[in-house]
Parts: sequence; C-alpha cells; structure tokens
Amino acid sequence: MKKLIAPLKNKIGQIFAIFLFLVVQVYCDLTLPQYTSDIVDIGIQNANFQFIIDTGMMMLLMVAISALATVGVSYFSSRVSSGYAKDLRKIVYSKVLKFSNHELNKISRSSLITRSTNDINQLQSVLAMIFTTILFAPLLGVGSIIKAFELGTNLSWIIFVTFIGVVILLVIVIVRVLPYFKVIQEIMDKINRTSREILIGIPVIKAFVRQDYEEEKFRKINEEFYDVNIYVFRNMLIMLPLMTLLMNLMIVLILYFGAYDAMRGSILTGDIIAFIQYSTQVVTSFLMIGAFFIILPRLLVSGRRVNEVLTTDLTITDGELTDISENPTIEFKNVSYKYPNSEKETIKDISFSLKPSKTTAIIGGTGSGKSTILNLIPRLQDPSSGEILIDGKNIKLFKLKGLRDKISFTPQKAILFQGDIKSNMLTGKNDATDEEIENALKMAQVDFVSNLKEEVSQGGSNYSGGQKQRLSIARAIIGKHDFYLFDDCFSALDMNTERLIKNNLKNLKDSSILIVSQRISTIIDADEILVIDNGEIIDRGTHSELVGSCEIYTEIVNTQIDSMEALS
Ligand SMILES: Nc1ncnc2c1ncn2[C@@H]1O[C@H](COP(=O)(O)OP(=O)(O)OP(=O)(O)O)[C@@H](O)[C@H]1O
Repeated sequence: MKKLIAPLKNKIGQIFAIFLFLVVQVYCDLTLPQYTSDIVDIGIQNANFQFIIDTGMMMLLMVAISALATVGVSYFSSRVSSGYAKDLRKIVYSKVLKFSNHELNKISRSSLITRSTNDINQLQSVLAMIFTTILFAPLLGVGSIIKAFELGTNLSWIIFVTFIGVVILLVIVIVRVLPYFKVIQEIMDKINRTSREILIGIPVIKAFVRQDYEEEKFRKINEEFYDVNIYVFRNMLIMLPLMTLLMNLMIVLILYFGAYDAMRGSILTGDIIAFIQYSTQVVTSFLMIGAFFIILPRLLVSGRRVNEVLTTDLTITDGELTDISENPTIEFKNVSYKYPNSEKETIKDISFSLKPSKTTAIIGGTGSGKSTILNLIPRLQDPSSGEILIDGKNIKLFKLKGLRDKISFTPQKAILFQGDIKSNMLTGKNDATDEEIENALKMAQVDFVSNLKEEVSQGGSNYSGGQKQRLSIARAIIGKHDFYLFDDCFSALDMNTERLIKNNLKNLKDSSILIVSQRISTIIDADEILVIDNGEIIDRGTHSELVGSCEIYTEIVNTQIDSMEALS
C-alpha cells in the first residue's frame, strides 16, 4: 500500500492544517452543552437575565468559530483529497503507459478504465470523509466522554450500554454487506466492458439487427448492478432508524434515572441537559466511526485494485545500453513466443535478419503469427525463448527509447488520435516542419486532405479505412528511422495507390523495411520473403525463387493471379 499512500507525502502540511481546524471545531462544540447547563442552572434558576444574554453571546461566538473551522476543514480536505486523486491518476496513467501486451491482457483495458476513474473516485471520497468525520469523530467522542464524566453524574453506564448496542448493530451490517463491495466493483468492470463493446460495435449491431440481443445483454448486467446496490444500501439504510431508536432510548434512560437523581438533589437540571447533549455527541461519534467501518471494505477493494495496477511487475524492462550504430542489423535467432493465456507457442524457432537497404517481407495465412513477430521488434512483447539481436547484442540490453527511436512501426489497425492532421503527423516526428509533413503526405498518396489543420476525430473515425492507412503510413515515414515495419497496412489500398506508395518507399534508401502482407502484389519485389505457416517459417527466398518451389506460396500466387495480371 506504500505506493497508494505516496501521493499524500507532499500534502502533510495541509493535513496538519485540517487537524488544527478540527481541534478548534471540537473544542467549540464541546463548550456548548456546558453553556446550556449554566443558562439553566444559573441564569434561569436565579432569573439572571444578563447572565443568560452573556452566556448566549459566548455560545454564538463559539458557534461562529466552529463554523469557520468547519469551512477550513472542508477547504483543506477537498484540496487534499482532490489533489491526491489527481496525483494518483497521474501515477496510474504513467504506469499503464509502460504496460506491454502481456500486462494489458492480464488487467483488461475496461478494468483499467474503471480503476483509474471509479476506483480512484472512491478513494478520493473516502479520503475526504476521513478528514471531515473520521479524525473529527474520535476527538469529539473522547472530548464528550471526558466532559460527561466531569459533570460527576452516575449515569455514565447508560453511554456504555448504548455503545454496546451500536457495536452490535454495526457488526451485523458489516458482516452482511462486506462481501458485496468487491462484487459491486467487478460488475462495474463488466458494465464498462459491455458498454465499450456495444459502443464500438454499433454499426455491426445495426447491420445484423442485434439491437434487442445487445439491449438484453446490457439490461441483465444493469439489473445485476441494481440488485447488488439495492441489497447493500438497504442494509446500510436500515441502520439509520435503528440507530436513532437507540439514541432516543438512551435519552429516555438518562431522563428517567436523571429525574430520580434530580429529585434527590444529587444532580442539577442543567447538568442532565448537558449530559444528554454530551451522550448524544458520544453516540454520534460512534456512528461516524461505524459508518466509516462500513465504507472501509469499499475503500480496501478500490485501494487493492488501484494498488494492483501500481505494483504490477513490468515484463518489458529498460536496458542500460544507449549506443546503437547507424543502420544496424536486427537478427532473430530461434525466437519463439507463447501468449500468456494460450497453451501452445504462437511462433516457433523463427530466425531471419533485417539488413540495411534491404526489404524483407512476411506472408502467411490469417493467424499464422505475422503480427506477433513484428510486435517483438519494438519490444511490445519479449520472446519466450531465443533472442533478438541488434548490433550483435540482445535488444533487451538497450534502452527502450533508443531502440524504439530506431524503429518506425505501422500497426495493422490504423490508429489516429483526436486533433488535426498536423498533430497526428507530429506523433511520427515531433519537430517536423510543415514542408516535411506535406512531403510525407505526398509520399503516402494522401491527396484527400485540404490543409494541415483539418480535424481528425477520435480514432480517425472521419476517414475511411484506406484513408486512415495512408495517413498512418505518412506518419510512419515522416521521420528518419533505421527500420520501417509495416504490418499489413496496405490491405485497404487499391493496387495503383499501393504501387505508387511502394515506389516512394524506395526513397528510404539506407533503412531496412519489413512488410507484412497477405497480398503478393505488396511483397513481390522484396529482397527476401519469409513464408509463415502455423507460426513457423516454412520457406524463404525472392518471389521468383518461391514461385513453383514453395507449395503454399504458389497457392497464394495462384489465388491472386488475376489482380497480379492486372498489375503487370
Ligand atoms: N493477445 C493475444 N492473446 C492470445 N493469443 C493471441 C493474442 N494475439 C494473437 N493471438 C493468437 O496468436 C495467433 C497469431 O496472431 P497474429 O496476430 O500474430 O497473426 P497474423 O498472422 O498477424 O494474423 P492476421 O493476418 O489475421 O493479422 C493467432 O492464432 C491469435 O489467436
């Protein structure tokens, strides 16, 4: 939990200010019953009007100071709790950015959203509650007990009996609701996951007329969430009338036994009133602490979930080496990779090299492991066995930043960010000039953009699949890199556009290019083509070497022959 508490460290001063304000507030609140008692026993008994006025004024002053102190407590506690949530969100976010595919598979993306929003909000509100009630309650409780005892009555046992009653009630409620707090957060994850899936899949849902099915699916989870919430809150709310009943019974007991003592002359009427007020304050503080214990499990659940993100061990760790030569060679040596949740290896015993000024291509059927190979190069995941070398040394030994700066990676799914064309292009090279951007756009055949300020919606949803691919190719080639990895990112382009872009890629002279594709036209002129089947390289060579000699390659060529002819 150390990491969860860390953001509070620079707020110690403010926490101390909260504590000071609380002490002032409690001191003022504790004086009020005594003043009331004095008004009754001295002012009213002796018909001393001036005493009543003076004491009343003192009471007003105390109430005013207490109110100011409350404002101070609220001000600082909201500052500390919001600041804590802000800092924690920042820490969680920067940790998540370091996650590899492995960690993202372990804690799902939807759960990460819930953890960095809902769970941190829970921690924020509980923290505010700690300052405003949990620090306040023991001060008020202990102060009231001392004051009640100072009155010298023999009614203190009534407070003790009430205390036992409160504890029994609280234990019953805690035992009943405790297991459900974890369930609530898990259903919250489920709601998040389902809504995300439905929102992303709206076009498919409509096209397949699946609205009713999806509505039903969402309704079920929503109902489940509602039922658990109702159960928890019903149990918590039933406590309120029971506690009020208990408090009223306590007052009845004080009045009943106090009246006897008053008749015997061993207690003054004002002291009974003060005793009732102090006892009420004691019970109220028990209740506040009790309410906290009911919410505590919720805090623990949220705290554990956020802590899990913060303490997740990163499978991809930074190396030490910084110097990588100009245009080095990357070599795969007997590399295999198994996804954590799958039983067998996705790629097996892969060996090949990416050399400067050479184009390597990978072709193979759907799910044969092409993207998995590419993801290993910028270390989005590390091999399960074998090694990848750069300059003859394992890539794990190099600083991630240095390694990734050498590589331009265009993923299979064109991902654009909300903003404009320029901001998206700057992701590829953060100091690119407008001229460089325009040149890259021209190389990638982006002829549909009117100006660099043109808006890009979230995920690039205002562009077609092929347009998004062209924009992400432009972003990939804007900067100078030693390796350009293109993961099937020509698939939505027409043959002519693809040919024009590939011609322009020849300008990336000294660099090494790796193209993954299922289309022969994309890879036909590569220096080396690797044919992948079922995670293994089954053949390699140039197009002319493979045609006729490699059965699978020839089969792919034959199925695509028509378009090939059109191209030649
Ligand atoms: N995150 C993952 N967890 C578990 N298995 C995965 C994961 N990603 C991919 N796989 C599995 O690994 C295999 C290879 O996937 P990969 O994406 O590398 O194939 P591919 O050749 O690029 O396919 P495609 O041409 O369809 O893009 C697939 O069978 C897939 O089910």
